[in-house]
Amino acid sequence: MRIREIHVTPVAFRDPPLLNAAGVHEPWALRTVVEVVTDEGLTGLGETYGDLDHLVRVRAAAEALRGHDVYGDNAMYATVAGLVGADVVTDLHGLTGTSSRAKTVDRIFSPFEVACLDIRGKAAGRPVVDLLGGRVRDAVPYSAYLFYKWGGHPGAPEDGFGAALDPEGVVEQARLLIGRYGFGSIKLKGGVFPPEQEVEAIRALREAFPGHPLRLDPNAVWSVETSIRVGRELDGLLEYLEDPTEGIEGMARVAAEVPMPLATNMCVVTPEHLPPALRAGAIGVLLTDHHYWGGLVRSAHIATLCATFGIALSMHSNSHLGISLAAMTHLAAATPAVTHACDTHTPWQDGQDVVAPGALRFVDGAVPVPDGPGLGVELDRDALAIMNEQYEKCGVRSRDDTTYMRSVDPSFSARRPRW
Ligand SMILES: O=C([O-])C(=O)C[C@H](O)[C@@H](O)C(=O)[O-]
Ligand SMILES: [Mg+2]
Repeated sequence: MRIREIHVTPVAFRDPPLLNAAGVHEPWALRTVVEVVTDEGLTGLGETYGDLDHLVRVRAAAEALRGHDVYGDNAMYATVAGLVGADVVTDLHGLTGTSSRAKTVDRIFSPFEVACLDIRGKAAGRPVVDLLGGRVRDAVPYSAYLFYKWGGHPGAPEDGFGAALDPEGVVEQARLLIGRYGFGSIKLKGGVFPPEQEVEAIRALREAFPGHPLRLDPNAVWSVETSIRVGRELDGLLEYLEDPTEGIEGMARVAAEVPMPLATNMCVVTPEHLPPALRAGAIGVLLTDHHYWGGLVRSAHIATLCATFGIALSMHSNSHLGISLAAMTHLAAATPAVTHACDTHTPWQDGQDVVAPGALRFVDGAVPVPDGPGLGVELDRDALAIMNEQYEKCGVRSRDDTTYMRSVDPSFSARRPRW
């Protein structure tokens, strides 16, 4: 079965003003939808970033992959790798760690690999989880992903989530998300306020939700010294502390001095980072993300390696739509080493999606693995057309939380470390 054509469609959807170490989310989040069509008339779906630099490369890869065998991952990977020179794609927000050629290749390859797995599943009449080794769980637990946030975008009315700028607001937001989705663990995106304030928010969450595992992720905005001090203050409160400081060496210095495991989606972002991180003892938990770890099969291989070396796994997420949620769910359902609830931004998309409703739902904070063949989700073509029109009109071409924040607060600096 060969690839006859590939459609690449950028989309934009509304995003609330979520605060992070880089600034604040713009009113529109971007993604790219990839549809691979075979000579036998089967279609597979993939989803990836929407930033213009990346989109241009995904379009070039789509051209180059025409005619490939949909079972030929290695040949497709080599073709994509052949398109990437030394000029790597760098995120303007810097929240997913360093850029490299390997990471750029993996990011471009990922949506095509997912789409081909969707096709292979449809051809075999089996869900993708079965192509990844079969399910070890029927539903994948996700965490309530809390953000400090403004009540609405500047000049716009308050959104349905309201403001969360202090411990009370954070607890209220947790109640809202847990009430709607039933999440059984909680992650707070930190790096926004001085660490003492974020520690207070964690204490308030612990009091309000005594049985929920908690995590805090300041996206490497603390120095090593601050991370050690704050990590010790948080003793007994966190299941893990995510990326308190920058780099493998810094993380290793912190890991040696704090009581809880450190997690990362910033200092270990490609396979070449694993050996030095393991040698240094820098991390106890890796947040994989198939969007930048080269798709589902490569992510599963990394998971096996991590398990061998005693590294636990969770999953990282950026603003995304249902194709990504389906892919994440199949992968986590087939991966025994994913022992922590995964991150998802789904609640913040508030029902906006490019997939038809029904296949994906949350039950007690977990997404049951879709039953249908392949990813088990169908593209909603009307929604895709509307979101593509939004992309054309919205004016955002690359996610840039820092410039947006500076348009509101010109004194804002995204420097690391800040505290
Ligand atoms: O765990 C993380 O570092 C992230 O999820 C990075 C994201 O970009 C998040 O900070 C966001 O959406 O603002
Ligand atoms: Mg993180």
